[in-house]
Amino acid sequence: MNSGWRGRWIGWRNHWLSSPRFQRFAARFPLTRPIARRRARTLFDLVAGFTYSQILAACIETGLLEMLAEGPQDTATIAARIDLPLAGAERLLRGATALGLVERLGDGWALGGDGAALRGNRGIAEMVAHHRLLYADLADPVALLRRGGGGGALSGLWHYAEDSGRGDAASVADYSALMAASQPMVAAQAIDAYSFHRHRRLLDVGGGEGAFLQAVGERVPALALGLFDLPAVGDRARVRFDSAGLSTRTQIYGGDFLRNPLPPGYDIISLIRVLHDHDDASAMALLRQINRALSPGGTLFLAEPMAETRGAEPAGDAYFGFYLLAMGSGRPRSAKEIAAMLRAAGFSHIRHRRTAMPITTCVITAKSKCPNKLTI
Ligand SMILES: C[S@@+](CC[C@H](N)C(=O)[O-])C[C@H]1O[C@@H](n2cnc3c(N)ncnc32)[C@H](O)[C@@H]1O
Repeated sequence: MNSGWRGRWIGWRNHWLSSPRFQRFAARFPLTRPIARRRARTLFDLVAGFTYSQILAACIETGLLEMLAEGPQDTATIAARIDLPLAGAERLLRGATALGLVERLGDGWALGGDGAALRGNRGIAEMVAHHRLLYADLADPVALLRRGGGGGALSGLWHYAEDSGRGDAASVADYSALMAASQPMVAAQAIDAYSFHRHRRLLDVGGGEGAFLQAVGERVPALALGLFDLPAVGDRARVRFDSAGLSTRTQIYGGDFLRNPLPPGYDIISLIRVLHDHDDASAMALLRQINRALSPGGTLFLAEPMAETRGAEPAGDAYFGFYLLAMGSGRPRSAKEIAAMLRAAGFSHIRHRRTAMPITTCVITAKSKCPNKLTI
């Protein structure tokens, strides 16, 4: 491969960065020492990341963060309340303090800044709790890559969507509940990125338990709402809409979006964290379905974490890259790739819209193409 000047620069830089002599020099020389320490810390975080994640998992499983949210407490009280021996509690508290989840306060312990931020977002705690399945699958990442994904613990959660029976109430429950718990942080970002007020009828495809629709419906009271998902998931959404007092403005459609047509008559269709779950052929089929179902000039609103998003690469490319591999279908796509798929499916006016937290979600909107160029 002809690597050009950039390739030569990378080779020269890497030669020095991997040299123990240069590393010793950089750590001692006052001008390079801060850079050397920063790089060492980054490398250490990469090496130790799994341990950090497991300390976090222990904090959540024991209810430590919830308990400290009540107020500072001493080690003996904490140990008794989280049911750990004193030495175990002390070790967990020290580890959690090093990670910013807990903070020392005199002789006791208080909730740390990151612990407080995490508590404010129930979805993260749910994600952390179910990571037990992901970590089991990632115990041998090379084997996972070799077999092309799936076949492990995490794919069992999602299997209902791949099976021909498409899931009964019991098989859809865990994954649907997890999605609903993590939806508020996505909805907050997505809804702020676009004004739904200009629309009359919104259909959320793969809408899960309806958490996204409920959030948009509360923001835009005049919007009629529709949800399309597998029948057993739609039943769960019905319960949510009933208790939120939204059932009169909501229509639920149970079906398989790869086999059944989507209902017509909606001027906006949303696709939230759905496209990346599917391999390319299914994803294209879904986009074509949506284009057919939308009113002429109607809008597709697509939100999910995307690959190659500047500043959010660890989420789009590393985390979701391997998460979806373990799930056994789909892949994170860049905004450019999604735009190309949308064009191929017949969409136009494709716009990438800014969100405040691209690490949580990115948003793309597009218009269904229509011969008379009518836009809504
Ligand atoms: C990752 S979840 C996202 C749920 C929701 N949009 C959210 O962000 O919380 C994907 C959703 O697509 C639904 N789904 C997957 N395959 C489907 C299919 N073939 N037909 C209908 N719905 C499907 C799943 O049941 C699930 O609710």
